[in-house]
Amino acid sequence: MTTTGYDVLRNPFLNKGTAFTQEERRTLGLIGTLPSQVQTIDEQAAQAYQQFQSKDAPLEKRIFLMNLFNENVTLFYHLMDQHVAEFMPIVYDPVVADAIEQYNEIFTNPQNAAFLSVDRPEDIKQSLLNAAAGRDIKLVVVTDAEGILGMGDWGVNGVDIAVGKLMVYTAAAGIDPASVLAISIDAGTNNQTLLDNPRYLGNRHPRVAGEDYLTFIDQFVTAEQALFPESLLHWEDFGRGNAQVILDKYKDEIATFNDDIQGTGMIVLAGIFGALNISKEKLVDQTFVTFGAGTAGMGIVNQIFTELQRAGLTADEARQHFYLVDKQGLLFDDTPDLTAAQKPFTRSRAEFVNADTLTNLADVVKTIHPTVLIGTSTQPGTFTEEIVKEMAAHTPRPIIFPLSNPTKLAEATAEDIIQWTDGQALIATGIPAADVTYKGVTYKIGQGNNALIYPGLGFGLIASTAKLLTQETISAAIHALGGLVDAQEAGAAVLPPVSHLTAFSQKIAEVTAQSVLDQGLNREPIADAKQAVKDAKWSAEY
Ligand SMILES: NC(=O)c1ccc[n+]([C@@H]2O[C@H](COP(=O)([O-])OP(=O)(O)OC[C@H]3O[C@@H](n4cnc5c(N)ncnc54)[C@H](O)[C@@H]3O)[C@@H](O)[C@H]2O)c1
Ligand SMILES: O=C(O)C[C@H](O)C(=O)O
Ligand SMILES: [Mn+2]
Repeated sequence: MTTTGYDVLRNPFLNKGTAFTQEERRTLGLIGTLPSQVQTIDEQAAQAYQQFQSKDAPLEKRIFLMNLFNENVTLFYHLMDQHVAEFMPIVYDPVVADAIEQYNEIFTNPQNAAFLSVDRPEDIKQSLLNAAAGRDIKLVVVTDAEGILGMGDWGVNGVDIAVGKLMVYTAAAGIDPASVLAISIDAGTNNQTLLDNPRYLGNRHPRVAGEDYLTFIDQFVTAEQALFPESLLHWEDFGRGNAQVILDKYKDEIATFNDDIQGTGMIVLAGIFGALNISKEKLVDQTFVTFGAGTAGMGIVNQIFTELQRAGLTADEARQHFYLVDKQGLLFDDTPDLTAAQKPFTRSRAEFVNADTLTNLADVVKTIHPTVLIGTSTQPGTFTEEIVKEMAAHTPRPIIFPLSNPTKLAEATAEDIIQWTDGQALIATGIPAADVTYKGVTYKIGQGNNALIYPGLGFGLIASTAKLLTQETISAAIHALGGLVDAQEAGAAVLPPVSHLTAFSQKIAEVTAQSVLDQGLNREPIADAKQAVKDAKWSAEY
């Protein structure tokens, strides 16, 4: 049955607003429901952009864009396509963090997400069906919001990160927005501020954990795969104790990936390749200190570890390149409370005369002399002038990536690092950073955010109907991105700019799809990877 009348105008996937032609208005029962003028999508976009620009506060800008998205998906993406670098920080990190913190106060619309309550496993299937509302779902982003960016537990509020990640998928790679579904798993929250907030919209009880939690996750995966058998399942911002466990359980069974572990590992390795292109050094000659050895930190370590072995090192040789620092200081084999992911990369106290003093980053940097320093610690300002200068004193082109998000949690700013290292550091930051002009050179700062790689990867997997995501495909996608920087230019960035996001996402998608075909992991017969990506691409036109 064709949708007609106000049901068309109220359906954001169908609505064209004033762009409905007279002919369409007649057939869809819209005569008399709209002003007479028929506008083009570009006229609508120009008007919307003018309104967007009239807002000052970033959160106001976001609310405006989300309202547009809720009314007319095609117009929203048409406009975003014209202003991708400007809109990314508004619909995604860092402003998404403000929206999450204020979710209950500014809530107006559930944004087509599915809300699954740990208290009602019997409703999982119906909830997914209702939220999908007959749409053919090819991509799911799910969060339980235990580790939202570096801000910790945000309960049901965290659904906005799933919505934001999906917006980036479409804006970057061209995934049909009608084929995606954001999911909140509301397992409760341990955030006392939320539990005490009378406006809190999620379950008002502590997080369900352990077996009960994993049983619910399993029920969810089973239902999701039964209803949407061709979908890619993307996990976002789960807690440190669950993220890897869940990934390990499903990664060899279904098309799935964890963005914080794998997406982050991929973008950081691509950024390191970009940096090494500029410094003309080799990966096997680097010494890595990772500050914050959690979900993202260990995803990064494991990705570099794999690449070092691809470059010819044995596993034991490769492990020698890493020094992990977490709350306890440098992680030794006898450090208490090690995670399963950390254990293989710990050091022995016997290696150091001063082992017992290696309890803070400054002393570790002084002792190890790393060439690469990566921050995924959630601890702002911890890459101090002293630490950065000490590092730069022992390596000509220090690679320094303060990656903690959002802005208020970054380990350092790009501007400070450029000054402290006299322009020698090769930097990537988690959130967008403005160019830094120092001693007459303009330094461009790469955004070391998984958003630069997961859309192309995910789209390539979907377009090629991939059954699984393998390490081989991950490596292929990393190399596709790492090869795109122009190392000649003075002040060049280690990663390509967000303004080129759609172009390089396309390239990553093609390489990903080709890798899937090469391994015979496609569900459907596909003759040509590039063509498959082209055919699957949605564009924001009526
Ligand atoms: N730029 C990106 O693409 C990207 C991707 C993923 C995560 N991140 C950021 O990385 C940060 C960590 O995310 P995560 O998912 O790994 O969280 P996580 O909780 O799994 O890991 C954080 C780790 O930091 C450690 N830590 C806390 N305080 C510390 C201290 N004082 N000193 C040293 N270590 C300390 C924790 O013990 C934990 O192991 C967040 O801010 C997140 O936004 C960035
Ligand atoms: O969401 C982001 O900006 C990147 C990353 O997934 C994170 O958790 O910080
Ligand atoms: Mn994340």
